[in-house]
Amino acid sequence: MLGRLNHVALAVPDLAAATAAYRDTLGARVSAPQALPEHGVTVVFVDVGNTKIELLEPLGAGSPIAAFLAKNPSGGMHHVCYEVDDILAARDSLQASGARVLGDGNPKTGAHGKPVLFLHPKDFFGTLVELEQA
Ligand SMILES: C[C@@H](C(=O)O)C(=O)SCCNC(=O)CCNC(=O)[C@H](O)C(C)(C)COP(=O)(O)OP(=O)(O)OC[C@H]1O[C@@H](n2cnc3c(N)ncnc32)[C@H](O)[C@@H]1OP(=O)(O)O
Ligand SMILES: [Co+2]
Repeated sequence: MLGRLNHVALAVPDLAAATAAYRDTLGARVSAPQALPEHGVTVVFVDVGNTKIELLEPLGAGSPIAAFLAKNPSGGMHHVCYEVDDILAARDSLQASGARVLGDGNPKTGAHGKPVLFLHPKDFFGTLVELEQA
């Protein structure tokens, strides 16, 4: 079921500062910021060649990363995103195994325009898992 690592996401309190640090201090190629109101975040992607780093800043009231940043005020690793060939088949098989799919169980369109789902961190050893249709 599990395919390639699509990205590792870091929640950050200040997206502009984090983007500048990756671009100017680390010398990485960074995307323009993209506001994703449906996900409650603004994202910047850092291209590191073999995968991507997704920088996440809260957007709007009730952002799903707000509580995480309250607990980790300087930021931290928020989730890993793996590709799957068939996201609905993956969801059904995971739910049958007892894993909790977050939200209403229906994929949303993610930052790359493809369907995504999230799995509860307590079911995967303390790491929030995102699945993205390949
Ligand atoms: C655009 C898209 C894309 O790439 O395409 C994205 O990535 S959007 C990225 C943003 N979207 C999402 O994250 C959507 C899915 N996430 C969610 O629904 C939420 O963030 C939850 C994962 C349910 C957590 O929500 P919230 O922090 O409000 O709940 P909570 O405080 O009750 O947390 C429940 C327990 O999980 C832990 N917990 C919370 N977030 C965690 C994380 N990211 N990694 C590891 N553990 C985490 C808390 O510390 C707590 O543990 P203790 O009980 O031990 O204290
Ligand atoms: Co993500």
